[in-house]
Amino acid sequence: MVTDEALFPQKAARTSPDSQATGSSAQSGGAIIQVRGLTNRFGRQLVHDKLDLDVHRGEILGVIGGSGSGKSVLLRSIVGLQTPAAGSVRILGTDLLQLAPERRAPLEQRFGVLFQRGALFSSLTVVENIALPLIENAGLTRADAEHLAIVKLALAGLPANAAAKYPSSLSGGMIKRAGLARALALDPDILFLDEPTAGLDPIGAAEFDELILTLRDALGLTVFIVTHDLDTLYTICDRVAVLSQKRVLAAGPLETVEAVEDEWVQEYFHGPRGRAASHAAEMGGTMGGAKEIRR
Ligand SMILES: Nc1ncnc2c1ncn2[C@@H]1O[C@H](COP(=O)(O)OP(=O)(O)OP(=O)(O)O)[C@@H](O)[C@H]1O
Repeated sequence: MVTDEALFPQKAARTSPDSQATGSSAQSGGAIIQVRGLTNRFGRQLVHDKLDLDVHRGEILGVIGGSGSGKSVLLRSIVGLQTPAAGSVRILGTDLLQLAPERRAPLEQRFGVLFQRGALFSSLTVVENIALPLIENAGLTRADAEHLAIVKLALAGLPANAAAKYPSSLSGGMIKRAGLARALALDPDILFLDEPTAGLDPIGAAEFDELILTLRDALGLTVFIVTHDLDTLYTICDRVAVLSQKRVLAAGPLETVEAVEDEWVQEYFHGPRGRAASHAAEMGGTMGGAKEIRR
């Protein structure tokens, strides 16, 4: 029998969940990510101005906003790829940016990121891409890492014959799944997804959404999704955060956020595409589908 320990050696090795490195807020089941007073600028362009946001443990949070509102920069700030001009980001109770670079690795291994284009190494096969973090970060042998990579591949819904393929021979949907498998390689607590359904056809997008929901439930993940996809919001997100005017304009359940009196919010949710997604979700609910799967 394949045990949880065999599949997720790192998780098994964490004797006390959220011990010193993670602090009390994570332990209390409250905010697993706390962004406070975040300010980001590029030259004279102010992207975020004292932005605050909480991400709750176990939720799927959808982050939306107009093009250029700073969604990807927010994601990059949280995962430590963007150094803000001011403010703090506590993730699992620890301010990543306050840690010396050599002390960041254990915390960084507790979250996985799926970037827009998968960010796979083109010179490596799919299985080698997924095995790489297991070799480099978890110290597994190549053979063990590739065994575990096959499990992650299946978890992300890829057929076994995808393992030996190179990214260039994969479809867009398969690249997303391979990127997802790699993001899951180190058994993260938090999954960050940057526009995961962009470029997928509606069926592929719906399948990917359902996969994220299944993985969240099965693995107890917290999921932070930057998205433009209304169907994703209606079918899998527990809460939605709207970025506007350099801050989080509103954050809460979809029903609350879509009622916010703001021109962009109203057009987004109640324009033709918003109405269609809402209607589709309601139909899904009637038929035991989309709405049903939302918690
Ligand atoms: N490395 C960078 N250097 C300079 N400007 C940047 C950089 N990264 C982002 N920006 C600028 O910051 C702003 C926010 O970018 P970001 O990618 O976060 O927007 P977004 O909300 O994700 O947009 P979209 O929905 O179109 O992907 C944009 O005006 C962008 O041009």
